[in-house]
Amino acid sequence: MSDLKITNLYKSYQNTHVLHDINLTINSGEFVVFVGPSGCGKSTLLRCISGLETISSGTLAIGGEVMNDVTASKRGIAMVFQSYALYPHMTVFDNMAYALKLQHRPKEEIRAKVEAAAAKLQLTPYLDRHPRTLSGGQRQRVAIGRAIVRDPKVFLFDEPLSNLDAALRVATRLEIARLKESLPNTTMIYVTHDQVEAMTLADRIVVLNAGRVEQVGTPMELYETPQSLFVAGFIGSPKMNFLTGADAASFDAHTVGVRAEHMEIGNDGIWSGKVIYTENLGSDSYVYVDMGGNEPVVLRQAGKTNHPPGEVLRFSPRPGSFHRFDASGKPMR
Ligand SMILES: Nc1ncnc2c1ncn2[C@@H]1O[C@H](COP(=O)(O)OP(=O)(O)OP(=O)(O)O)[C@@H](O)[C@H]1O
Repeated sequence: MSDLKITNLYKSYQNTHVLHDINLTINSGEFVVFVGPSGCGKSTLLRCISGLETISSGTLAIGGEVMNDVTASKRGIAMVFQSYALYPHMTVFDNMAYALKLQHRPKEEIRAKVEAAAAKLQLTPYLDRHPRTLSGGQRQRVAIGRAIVRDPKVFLFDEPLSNLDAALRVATRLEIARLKESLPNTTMIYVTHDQVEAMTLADRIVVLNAGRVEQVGTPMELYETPQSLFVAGFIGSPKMNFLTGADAASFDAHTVGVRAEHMEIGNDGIWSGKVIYTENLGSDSYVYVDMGGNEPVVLRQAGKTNHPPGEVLRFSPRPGSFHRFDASGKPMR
């Protein structure tokens, strides 16, 4: 079994308290994504799980076995970093075979495992090449392949795609989605800043905020029923619009949250504002409107739109498609 149970986990460096009372159960075979603002403790939590960092207090168990004092190499975990850390003087084959060679495994077994991993990751044509002759995306797949051959129970990814350009990110993201399907019993934990990666890859997302778990749920649960103003504002791109004061009073709320795609422009709209500018993306467009608050309100429109700067627009949330929050940031339902 490769389920993970984290109980009352704390992590401090001298006087810096980084993780506070983390409680989390990750099921065998689940793909869990950690997200949160920079510095919230995502990488630290991943490193505590991997054994690269010690835990200050609490327990970490994998498959029912407490791992607090088990060294990183004995935890059955493989980690893939954003820097691929391949050996430049070794071929792709040798890079992938390295860990198994160190374990003195039989040659035929090593060859079979490397070839199977290479086939899974579309790397078969590159086995005799050196890393410098590969693209960033191919190198990252070699790094993933190197981890696969070890048959880890748990796979940890720390922003594996962040060094890749946009097109390669999409292609490699699809490779990771396929990898997940082909390794149904391997538990995967993935740290990212990328909303699309989190929403598309995760079975469940863990939102961290200042070293605490803010909410855990499926991507759609977080998107549709955020349990705090923080999660509402963090999950989704563009960010949810928040209206306060007189604009929220008619909703009997401290803050009303409306996503850009739920704003409907119309002459009978309850709110109004002046267009600042419009971004036409081809498939859809974003109209930025000044309602007098600190941040513009964003309205998403299907297809192309032509609202010139200065035009006054009236708009409302689509019925039922808004979120009400009280003064403490908790949802009102
Ligand atoms: N070795 C260390 N000594 C002291 N403080 C540390 C150490 N490692 C991390 N921290 C602090 O712990 C906090 C969390 O860092 P961590 O790298 O886990 O955040 P993160 O959420 O992964 O951030 P990012 O998204 O920017 O990568 C930060 O405030 C960081 O400065």
